[in-house]
Amino acid sequence: MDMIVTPTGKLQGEIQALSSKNYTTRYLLVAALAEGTSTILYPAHSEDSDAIRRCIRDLGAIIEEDEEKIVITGFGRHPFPAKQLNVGNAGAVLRFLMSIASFLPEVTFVNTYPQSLGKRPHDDLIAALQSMGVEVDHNNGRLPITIRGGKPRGGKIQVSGSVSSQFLSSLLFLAPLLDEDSEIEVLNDLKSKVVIGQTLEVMRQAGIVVEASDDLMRYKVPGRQKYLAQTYTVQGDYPGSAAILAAAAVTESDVTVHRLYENSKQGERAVVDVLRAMNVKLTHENAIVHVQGNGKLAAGEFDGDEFTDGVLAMVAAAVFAEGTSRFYNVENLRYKECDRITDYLAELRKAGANVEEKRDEIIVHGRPEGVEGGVEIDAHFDHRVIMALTIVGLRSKQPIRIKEAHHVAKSYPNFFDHLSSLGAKVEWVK
Ligand SMILES: O=C(O)C1=C[C@@H](OP(=O)(O)O)[C@@H](O)[C@H](O)C1
Ligand SMILES: C=C(OP(=O)(O)O)C(=O)O
Repeated sequence: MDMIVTPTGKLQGEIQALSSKNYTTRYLLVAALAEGTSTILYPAHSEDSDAIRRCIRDLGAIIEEDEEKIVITGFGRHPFPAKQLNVGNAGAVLRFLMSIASFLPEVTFVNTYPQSLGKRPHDDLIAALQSMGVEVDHNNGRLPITIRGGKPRGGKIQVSGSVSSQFLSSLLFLAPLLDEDSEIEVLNDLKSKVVIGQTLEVMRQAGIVVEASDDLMRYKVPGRQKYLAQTYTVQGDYPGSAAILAAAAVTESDVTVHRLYENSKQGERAVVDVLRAMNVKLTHENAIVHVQGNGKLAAGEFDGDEFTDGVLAMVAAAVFAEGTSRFYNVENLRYKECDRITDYLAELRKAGANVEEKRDEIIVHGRPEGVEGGVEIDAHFDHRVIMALTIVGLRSKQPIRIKEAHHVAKSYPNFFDHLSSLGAKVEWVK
């Protein structure tokens, strides 16, 4: 399905933020790793959250759900020996489950998105698992991946953090279930470091003891621990909401988004400060962000690694700012659903934006007068590209058509319904 985005001058109204993707993934995982019955309130509903539900069910978790909650009886450290797992296009789900799969004799993660997740590298996690005595067959570090495990060893574990924090998170979730105590050391840099805060928070909520150095590069995790069955409440999602807030920032608007907690550990909480730094009029109190946009934005310079999943939406806002903006420290955007630098900027240029790239930077020469539009956009299977180009389309001179925009459902199936309820002119076409 394609989406036609027609220029829209005004947005107005209130929405409830979607539920957090990253917390939903983590709570479902720790609930599956517990032996009792856990309840997760307000889980996200999206293709990625369906992917982890499907896989943990295949691994033996018993799941019941209604509108508001999921009740899960976990399998502890004894997953059912599934032969195949299909994680869809969900990178975090794949990486987290690769470690858990090391308890199984043989399981294959299949490649159902050869043009997206199928291109993403997992070498650093594969190397760490191999050092723990797990056999891994792979296609040059990519899917399909077969894990032959049984009894993964703890002890000293090293993992590179220069491509993705998900490799470290994955090993952290596994380590407490091992027979030995573990010491995990992160080699090279650690990108998306803030996300590790969410991993540690969730592990501790599940009763796990884990010691982390202040710089998050070294960990001590005692083995033979048990994840406790608990009740968890999923908070609102900043990365998805970032696109709504950016849409409000580039239009005349009066938009309120609820359920965005000020003290959240989501790095993308920083998008509120980014927009403020771009002179967008907004308030953030009592978990409510209220934007009163006038379409005027100022350029700025930002460390994008602090809000990795919010960068594309902030770049889209910067397309209409007065002056030149710079988003630096963003190289690992190249290893996401598409190359979120080269592929994304190609689509922005089609729409009329003036953008440049470096290996680890996005530079935007703002066009406050608006961009031309009137083009077809390739979504590159990337929900965040779809949301970002929608923001641009709202302020183009001519409508834009986003091909295969249904991939927005990876994280935010209601994105266009939410925008439409705020007055955006968006229409699905076959
Ligand atoms: O741990 C997680 O749940 C995630 C970590 C981040 O990935 P990287 O660590 O690869 O940047 C983020 O982009 C992704 O959407 C979710
Ligand atoms: C990169 C993302 O997800 P994942 O790595 O889980 O596929 C994302 O949600 O933007």
